[in-house]
Amino acid sequence: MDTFKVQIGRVTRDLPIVPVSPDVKVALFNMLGDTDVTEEAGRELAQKLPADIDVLVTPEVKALSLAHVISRESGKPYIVIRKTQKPYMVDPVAREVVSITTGKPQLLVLDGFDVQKIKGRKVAIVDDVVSSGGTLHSIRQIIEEVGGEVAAVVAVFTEGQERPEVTALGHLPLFK
Ligand SMILES: O=P(O)(O)OC[C@H]1O[C@H](OP(=O)(O)OP(=O)(O)O)[C@H](O)[C@@H]1O
Repeated sequence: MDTFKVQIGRVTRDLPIVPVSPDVKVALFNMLGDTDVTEEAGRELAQKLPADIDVLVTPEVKALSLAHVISRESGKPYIVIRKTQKPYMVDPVAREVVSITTGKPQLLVLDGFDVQKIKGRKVAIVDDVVSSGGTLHSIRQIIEEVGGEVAAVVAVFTEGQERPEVTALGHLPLFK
């Protein structure tokens, strides 16, 4: 299998190049279960976080452990946007999204319990990869709908097009 080498802090990984649609392949970055990459990326991104951020917001699931490390390193709390609506949620705020790696609609859901932690606050969105930007766009809409201000976006990698609004540790090309 073809691979693409990346460096994250002091560690390197050979990412497998896999198809996500008939025309597009990606260098698959999945940090779930990779403690060293998660720790390195989390520490580096925490250092790049603007000081005036109040709260981190991250979508489940692949960026969840990253948000935990950034939270621990920065002292900022984090909120998880879920991908299914749960019966215990109160007045959830939801958007549909199609990400490059999933390729079919997914739900992004903010539990109403978390609205007050975002309203009037400066928010940093945390994700592992920003590719098509669909996930980022929908999370931004949810945050703004509940009165938060997106003051930063941090990700381990941008992918495909350049995204100056995203603070990232590296960039991944798309493959044919
Ligand atoms: O910029 P986009 O094209 O929206 O793609 C980026 C998003 O896609 C991936 O999540 P994925 O859909 O694979 O979900 P998962 O983390 O729950 O596996 C990734 O973790 C980002 O959240």
